[in-house]
Amino acid sequence: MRILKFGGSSVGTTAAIRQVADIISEKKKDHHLAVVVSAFEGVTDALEDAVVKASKGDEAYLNILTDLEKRHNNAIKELVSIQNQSHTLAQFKMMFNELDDVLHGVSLTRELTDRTHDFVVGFGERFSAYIIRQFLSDTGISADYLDARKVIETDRDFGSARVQFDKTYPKICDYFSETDSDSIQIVTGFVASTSSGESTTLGRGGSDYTASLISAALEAEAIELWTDIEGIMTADPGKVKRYFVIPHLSYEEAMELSHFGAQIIYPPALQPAMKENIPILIKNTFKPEEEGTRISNQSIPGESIIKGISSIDNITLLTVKGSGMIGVTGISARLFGALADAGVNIILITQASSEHTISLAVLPAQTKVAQSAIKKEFKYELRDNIIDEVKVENDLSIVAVVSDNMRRKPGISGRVFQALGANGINVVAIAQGSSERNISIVVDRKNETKTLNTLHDAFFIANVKTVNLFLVGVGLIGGKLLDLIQQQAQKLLDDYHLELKLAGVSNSKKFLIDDEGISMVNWKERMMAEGELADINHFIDQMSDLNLSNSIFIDCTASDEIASSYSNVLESNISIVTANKKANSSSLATYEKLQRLAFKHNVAYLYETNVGAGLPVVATLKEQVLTGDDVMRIEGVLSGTLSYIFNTFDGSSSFSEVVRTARDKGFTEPDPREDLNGQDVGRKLLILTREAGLKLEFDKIDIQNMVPEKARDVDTVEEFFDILEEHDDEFTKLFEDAASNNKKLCYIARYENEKATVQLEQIGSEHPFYGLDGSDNIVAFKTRHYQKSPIVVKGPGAGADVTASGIIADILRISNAPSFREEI
Ligand SMILES: NC(=O)C1=CN([C@@H]2O[C@H](COP(=O)(O)OP(=O)(O)OC[C@H]3O[C@@H](n4cnc5c(N)ncnc54)[C@H](OP(=O)(O)O)[C@@H]3O)[C@@H](O)[C@H]2O)C=CC1
Ligand SMILES: N[C@@H](CC=O)C(=O)O
Repeated sequence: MRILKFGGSSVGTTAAIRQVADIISEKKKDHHLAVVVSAFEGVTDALEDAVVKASKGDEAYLNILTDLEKRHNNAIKELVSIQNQSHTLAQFKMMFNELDDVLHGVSLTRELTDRTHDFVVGFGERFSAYIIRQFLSDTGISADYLDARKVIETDRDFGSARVQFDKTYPKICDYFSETDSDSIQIVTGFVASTSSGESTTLGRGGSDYTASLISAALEAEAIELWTDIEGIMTADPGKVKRYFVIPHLSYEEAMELSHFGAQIIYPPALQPAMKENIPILIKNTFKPEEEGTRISNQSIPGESIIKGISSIDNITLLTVKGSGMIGVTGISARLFGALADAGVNIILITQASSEHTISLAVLPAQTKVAQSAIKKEFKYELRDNIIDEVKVENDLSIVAVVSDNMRRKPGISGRVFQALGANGINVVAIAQGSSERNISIVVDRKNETKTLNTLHDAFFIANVKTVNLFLVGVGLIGGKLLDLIQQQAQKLLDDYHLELKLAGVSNSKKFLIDDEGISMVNWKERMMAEGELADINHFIDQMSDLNLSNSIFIDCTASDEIASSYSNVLESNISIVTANKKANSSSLATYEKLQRLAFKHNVAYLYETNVGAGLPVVATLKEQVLTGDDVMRIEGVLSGTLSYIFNTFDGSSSFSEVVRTARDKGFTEPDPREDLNGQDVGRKLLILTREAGLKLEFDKIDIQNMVPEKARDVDTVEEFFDILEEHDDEFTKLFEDAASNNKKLCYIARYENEKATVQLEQIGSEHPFYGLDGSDNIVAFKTRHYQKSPIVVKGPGAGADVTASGIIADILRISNAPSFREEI
């Protein structure tokens, strides 16, 4: 025997009921069946509304009745054949009149007892089971109507009646043994009765409970709960986009998940089935071919470490603390006793082993009751100041990570908290039962969705981790970055399960933010059409309001304004990747503040491309310093532009032409004067000294400016080039002087003995920088560990391709891509 239960959404329309009939007809080929049905979708709520209105003398209850009658009559007319219609309508009318009479009585007496309430709200199941039975019979499926009040007996505690198992099970067995086993019993869910025949209801999950009781009594092979979703999901689909159906759960896991918000099943209602180890299947009426979720006590090899992540959206945390709690026995008993007496439902408890504090989570509606119960219980301790006033923290959520497979498995909580920390999510409280089946974390309510997504990404690695990119500056470097990301997208997805999503984009005119993602191909058209006027503060506000997990702010501008907004980004717990050198080369105080903020908010602040474009210059230096080494000298060619110019300029073309070519090749700053005046190189040297732990300010660097005086203050780059042309001869002479000495020109940055210089030099063939080619950068770090032979990093140090790939490398570092593949 298999017990099928169809919930309200599965019988919400006549089309759905036809689908139910198809499922029953298919199932009955292989199994004996009993079918439990809920009321048509929305009917129980309507009945509740009607009876409450009637009890207040509000005549609107009559309209509700009219609608209900019409809806059921229409269903009969649509489902039942013409020859059986009038009989069915008449029978239904008799049932409906009973409801009408009761509500009339309630409206006259203006009195609503729990008993009457139970009687009224149970009509929905009686109507639906009756109509569905008539329909099935009509379609040739032999079916009987079973009013569960005949077989399920409860006590007289109307409103929250308890099942009398010793009476119920024999009644169910007797009934079924006397019925024709070829005929399917269509059973009213939710309703029961007392020993004297008064109607009661089975409370939340009532129809599940009906199915569970019948299955336990008849020792059924399985229960199938048919609903409108595909099964129990790894997380709430409304909050986590990458959810998927969990194929199998143990009873305990199902209980944990549904306690923390997954509302597919109501486990207490399923206790009878669980006790008998009867497997429960959750299936979708509208996609019957889908596997669904199976709940059983079977252990399935190869299951994922975490089964599901669930949450309770809005809770209040009450904290009782004080010296009077330490080592005093009975405090917890008094606390929880007082709360139980006041009818407070406690969702989560946590106590530090110091015994100094107990925190407990309750629903906001119970906060006041809980507070006054605690105050009353501990009034003397409060008076004597050995217990503090109860601390109340509102607007919190609980997120629970659930699985049997976490038991005795090290590293799970580490992974949970590492993921939360990396996304700047503050943990307010934690609880883990000794069953190790559930880690519950209390977070700010505004972080609930972010927490769910972060943990989902961290654990369900079969799925994809999405990194949300917010890009400011889409010129040469930003544009190339988008191209490269698109080129690499498939590989990142295949090899690392990583999706880089553009969630925000801005240039100097407009910006657009969209958490659904912005196409990297037509971002510009969309941004110009739908975007807002560029405003970095609005951009950051909207980005942080979205509060997406794995967010990275990328700066591909050369703007001081954007650089000065980094502290706001880091304070919003969002990581930064920047190609822009302005922040790190501003005041030392700013540089240090940004490092501190990144540390404090546990986010990354990466800027490898600030020096040497895609070359690992910053990382090499950082690592050296981290190992305890001291930097004694930094020497290098740090400008791709100047390297290219002096490697190429040989008098055959004019100097200004070579500078133009460097610009066209994408080596220069947006304004090439920043290269020629040595400022760009000065910034890079400054950044390196700071990375080396030296406390230098920009104005302490001696920089040789090669921009002709007249060209320094002109407004446009073209005007600059015009003036530069006038000075071509001076540069030719510099070249010829060097050549006559068998030397070449080289613009070198140097830090040694607290002296920083950036200047044009003549170098001979014996110099290690002599052989540089194209836009090559070279940097040599002489350190305490590397004195004789300094550490050297060399390679192309400018250009869109190398810079964009350096930025991607930083993004991947933050996304933790390689380790993301590792299973615990
Ligand atoms: N070229 C190279 O080899 C390397 C460059 N870099 C750095 O990369 C950065 C970008 O250089 P590059 O791509 O050549 O510069 P571009 O001039 O080509 O692009 C700059 C982008 O920034 C935008 N922008 C400027 N100001 C703002 C603002 N206030 N708000 C929003 N957007 C703004 C511009 O908008 P709009 O399009 O509207 O003008 C443009 O999209 C620079 O900091 C540079 O130093 C670092 C390493 C190597
Ligand atoms: N303009 C810069 C670009 C990289 O920072 C250079 O030429 O090196």
